[in-house]
Amino acid sequence: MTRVAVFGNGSWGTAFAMVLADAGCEVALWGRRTELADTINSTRVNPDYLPGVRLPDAVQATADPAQAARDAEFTVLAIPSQTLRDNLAHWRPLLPADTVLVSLMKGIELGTAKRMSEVIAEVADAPEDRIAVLSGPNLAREIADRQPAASVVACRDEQVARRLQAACHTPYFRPYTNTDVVGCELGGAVKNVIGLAVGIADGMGLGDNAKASLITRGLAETSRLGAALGADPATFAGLAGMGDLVATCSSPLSRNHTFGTNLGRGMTLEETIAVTRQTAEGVKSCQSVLDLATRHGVEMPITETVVNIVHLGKPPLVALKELMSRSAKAEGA
Ligand SMILES: NC(=O)C1=CN([C@@H]2O[C@H](COP(=O)(O)OP(=O)(O)OC[C@H]3O[C@@H](n4cnc5c(N)ncnc54)[C@H](O)[C@@H]3O)[C@@H](O)[C@H]2O)C=CC1
Ligand SMILES: O=C(CO)COP(=O)(O)O
Repeated sequence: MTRVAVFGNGSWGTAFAMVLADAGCEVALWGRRTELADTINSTRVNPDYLPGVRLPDAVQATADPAQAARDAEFTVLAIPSQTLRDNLAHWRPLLPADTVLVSLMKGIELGTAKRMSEVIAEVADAPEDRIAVLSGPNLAREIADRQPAASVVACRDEQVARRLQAACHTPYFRPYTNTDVVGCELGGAVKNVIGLAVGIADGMGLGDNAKASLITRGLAETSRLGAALGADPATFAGLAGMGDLVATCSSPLSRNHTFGTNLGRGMTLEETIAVTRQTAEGVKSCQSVLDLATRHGVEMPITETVVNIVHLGKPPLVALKELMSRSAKAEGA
């Protein structure tokens, strides 16, 4: 039986642990709090992140990282992106030498502007063929309810991607393989920022034309960044690009979208943070995505607008006027 360690028992870590168990794996689900691990093991439910969802018996919770990591063929990382570096440095000595490290995280590191797979390679000193990414339109709550979804598992080594695909393929979860790790990671990280922008527009009461324009031009700026970083342009038309963007920008389940909606309705950043109990990666990553774009000389006007609203306190109406009054351009420029 394939043994998998999932580090992070939040919404997505827990839901994905369930997918893995349904696909026949034996899963150790790590979280920081012993009480929550005990509750999960005794009630089969993670009340803090997926209330009402019964976890398969093959998911065993633990707060001991050594126990979680033991004999893991795959080590899945599902914690907030900005905490990865420190956490992984602690876990590294515990990981089996040949484990495949799988990132579920959709963020870019602040300060370094690194993608999660780059942070993993650096901290775990792992080669590219042992690092994979899973990304796509995968709202955790829907997956936990076993509603159908597709996704992408990406690794430079296609054989490894196929192994991971087999480990998480269920009747309701359909993973496709890809070798474009860069494109999949960028798709996931930037869609959170565009989700914030669409949420802000929704909160301001703007219409569907505005929403469609933000989604489409958001994808255009994601693809521009991807081109500068060597991603495959086709990835952005796929599940980890367009697919994830559409899910986040249209679903009330999306934390990034909801966060933006609250800002657009006039809440302050502090008020919005106070009512957000789960991780909305775009809030921090809008800054690191913009940093990455600047380093590569890529213009990302929607991302810049989100940074201006979220972190520089620019009123959404003023930011909208500025965005609309940019110089006229050809669509492909
Ligand atoms: N929830 C979703 O629908 C999806 C989430 N993701 C991505 O998965 C990643 C994790 O997100 P969620 O599970 O949704 O977040 P969450 O907010 O539901 O859970 C976060 C988990 O990380 C833990 N955590 C927080 N700070 C920590 C720290 N400093 N050290 C160790 N653990 C810490 C929390 O205790 C919790 O278990 C994010 O990068 C997110 O973008 C990707 C696809 C779907
Ligand atoms: O990444 C996600 C869906 O694929 C979840 O989006 P949010 O983090 O905005 O909830």
